[in-house]
Amino acid sequence: MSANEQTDVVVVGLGPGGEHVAGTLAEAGLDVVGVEAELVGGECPYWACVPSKMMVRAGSLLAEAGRVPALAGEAVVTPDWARVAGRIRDEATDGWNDQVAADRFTAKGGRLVRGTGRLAGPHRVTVGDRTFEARRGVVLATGTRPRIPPVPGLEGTPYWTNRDAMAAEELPASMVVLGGGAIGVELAQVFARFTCAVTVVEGQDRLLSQEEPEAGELAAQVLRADGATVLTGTRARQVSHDGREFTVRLEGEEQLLRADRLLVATGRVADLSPLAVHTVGLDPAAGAVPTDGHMRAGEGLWAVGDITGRGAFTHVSMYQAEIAVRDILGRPGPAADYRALPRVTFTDPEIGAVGLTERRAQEQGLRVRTSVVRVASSTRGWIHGPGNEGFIKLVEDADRGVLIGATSAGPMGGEVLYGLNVAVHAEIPVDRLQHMIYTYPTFHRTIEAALGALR
Ligand SMILES: Cc1cc2nc3c(=O)[nH]c(=O)nc-3n(C[C@H](O)[C@H](O)[C@H](O)COP(=O)(O)OP(=O)(O)OC[C@H]3O[C@@H](n4cnc5c(N)ncnc54)[C@H](O)[C@@H]3O)c2cc1C
Ligand SMILES: NC(=O)c1ccc[n+]([C@@H]2O[C@H](COP(=O)([O-])OP(=O)(O)OC[C@H]3O[C@@H](n4cnc5c(N)ncnc54)[C@H](O)[C@@H]3O)[C@@H](O)[C@H]2O)c1
Repeated sequence: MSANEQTDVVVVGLGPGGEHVAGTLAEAGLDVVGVEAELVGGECPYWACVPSKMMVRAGSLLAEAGRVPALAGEAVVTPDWARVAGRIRDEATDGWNDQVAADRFTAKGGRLVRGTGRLAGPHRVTVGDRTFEARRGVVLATGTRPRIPPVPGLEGTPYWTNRDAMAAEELPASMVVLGGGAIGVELAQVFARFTCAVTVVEGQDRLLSQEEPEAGELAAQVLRADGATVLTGTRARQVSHDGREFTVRLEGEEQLLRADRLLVATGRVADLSPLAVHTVGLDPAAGAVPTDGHMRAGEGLWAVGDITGRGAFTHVSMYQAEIAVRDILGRPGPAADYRALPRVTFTDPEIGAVGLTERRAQEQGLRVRTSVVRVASSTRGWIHGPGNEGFIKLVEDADRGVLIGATSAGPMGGEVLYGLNVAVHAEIPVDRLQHMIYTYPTFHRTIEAALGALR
């Protein structure tokens, strides 16, 4: 057996979180081994954020063209999925080839080791028959995989996950989407706009069930307007595939759904057991690796990204990566703070949110004041016309007089969210926000109206 190889830090998993930690530490002069089982860059650039947002951009263009007759004349558009698939293949993913990303890491001085990493006790990682001993420690950044619900018949069928959807060269004529969370609603809208007959099946009583009820209602409204069928409060009871099409039997419904494809978008799980986390005293059955505010998960052990269970978003993984880097380098800096965690579902209209929902705030025993103002009631919303669906919802901690949560849905809702993100993060008193100047006529002026409507 070969001798253990010495290094300063081993980073297991080079998605957005791991790549940022590994690259920054290598640039800082540490000897860093980055272990990656698939593609350097992880889920986000190849099978998630980037290709899905290219799809969204294309679907939104089609929808905008559809609004031309109401406002500007005539427009005839012919959806062509080949353009979208080609852009994803050639521009976004380089044919699912990570050479550029791998070179980016090694150019910073990092050592790339391809293979599956496993912990072998504190400070130690094995990859195949090699064992690395990390003087400073190990960073876990292995992300998540799709959660496949235990629906009878599902296993063994050629169902799609996000990976198949992102690589699709052709769209099916019909599709059932299991799960009406972020992935389900974004992709359902895109596929519907490219003329696929989509049915979304969501187990909770509304779409985007972790967000405000108004957000779920809006998502259902716009999906239906795009021709999709939205079924909430029901789950798949049985799935089968006859070699040609899927049949889905729903709980409590007689009606059978038939479709060419079935997309499973029912959440993600962190798989801790193959990482052998028990060798460092962590529970392999846990859903996430618990970390402190400096991303420490044990002595000489850090974790960043989806694996920490603090919000499965690229911006969270990179935020945490920066904190872990500081800690490993012994530099001072604030601990992780998730009070103002922003997220945007890139439907059209975009549905952005930050901080707590009204319900979450009440569950924490806070006394809240809230308001909801429709974007269409603002001057800019009215000028915009078709496509102006959306609202601003504010959640104020009534005792402290600061915003603790907000939703910004509407045209560019994710961009409008930024001001609310700052307000929640910096705890700017509502009284001060009510007395600043809001540009006329912008979408974000709806925030001023919502501040005035807090009750
Ligand atoms: C369809 C879709 C759309 C999304 N859209 C957005 C969006 O618009 N905005 C947003 O913020 N987030 C979005 N997300 C979420 C985002 O992709 C994730 O939050 C982000 O990729 C997490 O980064 P990570 O570094 O934690 O892990 P990942 O990106 O999952 O990377 C983990 C890496 O670790 C590797 N790995 C795993 N196990 C091992 C092992 N044992 N040894 C070596 N390597 C290993 C994997 O191969 C992978 O490369 C989306 C997700 C999906 C599925
Ligand atoms: N724009 C973005 O930032 C973006 C986009 C896509 C994904 N993501 C990230 O990826 C994560 C995973 O996305 P996701 O949409 O798979 O998960 P999700 O957790 O957001 O939503 C999953 C949905 O599936 C439902 N569900 C679960 N089991 C079901 C069943 N058996 N039948 C019917 N419905 C069922 C849940 O009630 C939930 O609403 C998200 O939580 C998010 O963090 C982010």
